[in-house]
Amino acid sequence: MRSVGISNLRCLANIINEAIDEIESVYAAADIPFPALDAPFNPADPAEALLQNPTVEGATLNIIAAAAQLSATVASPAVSALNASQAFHISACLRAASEVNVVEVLREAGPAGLHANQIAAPSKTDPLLLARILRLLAVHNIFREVTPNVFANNRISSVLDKGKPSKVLFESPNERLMGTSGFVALLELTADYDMKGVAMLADTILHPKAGELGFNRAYGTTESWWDWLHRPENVYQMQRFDIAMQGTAASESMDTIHKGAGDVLVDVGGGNGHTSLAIAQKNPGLRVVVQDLEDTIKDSKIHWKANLPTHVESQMVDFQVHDFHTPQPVPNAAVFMLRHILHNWSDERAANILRHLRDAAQPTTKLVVIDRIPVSAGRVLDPGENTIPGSTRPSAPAPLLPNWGVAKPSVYYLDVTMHCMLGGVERTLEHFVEVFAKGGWKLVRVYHPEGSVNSHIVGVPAD
Ligand SMILES: C[S@@+](CC[C@H](N)C(=O)[O-])C[C@H]1O[C@@H](n2cnc3c(N)ncnc32)[C@H](O)[C@@H]1O
Repeated sequence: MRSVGISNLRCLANIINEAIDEIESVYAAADIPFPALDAPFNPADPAEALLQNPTVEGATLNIIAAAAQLSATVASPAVSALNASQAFHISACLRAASEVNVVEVLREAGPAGLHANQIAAPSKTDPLLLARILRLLAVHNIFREVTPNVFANNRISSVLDKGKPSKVLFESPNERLMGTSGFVALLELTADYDMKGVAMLADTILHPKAGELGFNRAYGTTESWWDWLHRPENVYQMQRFDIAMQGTAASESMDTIHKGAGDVLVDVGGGNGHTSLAIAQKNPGLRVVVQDLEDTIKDSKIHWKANLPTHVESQMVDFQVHDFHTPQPVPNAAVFMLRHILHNWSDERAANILRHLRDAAQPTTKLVVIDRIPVSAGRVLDPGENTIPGSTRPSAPAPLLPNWGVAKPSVYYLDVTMHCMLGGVERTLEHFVEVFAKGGWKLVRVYHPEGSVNSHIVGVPAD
């Protein structure tokens, strides 16, 4: 029970205590201990599965949001601001540790860890510098400094494990890429070109030049990021990007997507087609068209042959090189699906993409846009106000920020990344309604699939 006179600090502490009580009771009922920060992450541990329990998930969000707000309240504001200005060090050090394959070397050493000299030996990197990098990360609870200059993996660092013997990773850069999970690929590219592009934000907002984004300043080029990615010398970057995109779907439920036998689903800008592949796996009668740029369609064919050969052999999937800024060639689509596409583009370009789909649509065709929907960090006065079915979202208990603040930050990071790299934007629901209308679609429903950070935003042809 919270009384009116209770201080903000106590209120935040109470939220944390209540959440810990809830987590404790779930783990006590299952008679298993909560995972320890010092031990490597083990996906097979039943304690990990219990983190998906809705009570535990809700309590976890409250703890993260309340702990951050508590720290922000008590810390010196100048120190908080200065620390925020230096957060880029974490990104830079994380990418360095990942690319030097530190996690794999440490996995083989176990909990006793290894001295920096031994960690640095296989990569022939500077041991003193590596120790400083790992110490900065250990200060942020990523890796553990067991004794001075001796480091071990912990729960957070171990999720960067590429799962292969470190010897293999050092012998062949190609093996390294192919062994990289989508998650690690995403983490590395985020801390690579995304960070460099975003670093130019202040320069571009203060001194705007038509058509120039943070990415262009950082890389000294006038071409778009897509064109840069498709340069022959950037093939590693492009393949890493495709792998990363696949990783973003790992926990995604696709059950809301249309799946009638014989229907045609067009995966517009589908990448290697992993999303439509996951839908087709559950719905063998579904016809799929994967559309993307030429190089990516090559990867897509390889991906489908390896993961759903039956669909390829039965010619239930077509691979089309198609530029979505031009008229849509499929006239009989039941669904046009665009996953992580619209957020890459300005309103004008996004509406133009939708207009081409509208022109090719039948009256029954559905548009399914899979993207994240940011919500305000200010308190929402009337969340029930919204009339679009499925659009209402839960709100965090006061005095937490209503959108759970740093407990759910990814869409806000992505929003600024999209701006700096592509001139894109993560759209609020109202913004989506507007862009759909400009493209000739009426937004009729939103799904927030459980366990997914993405929303499925459904449109029908506007009259
Ligand atoms: C962020 S990725 C999303 C890929 C996939 N839908 C997914 O969810 O993993 C954007 C995709 O758009 C593709 N793309 C970029 N410009 C395009 C264009 N003009 N026409 C077709 N595809 C394009 C890229 O090659 C990339 O595969």
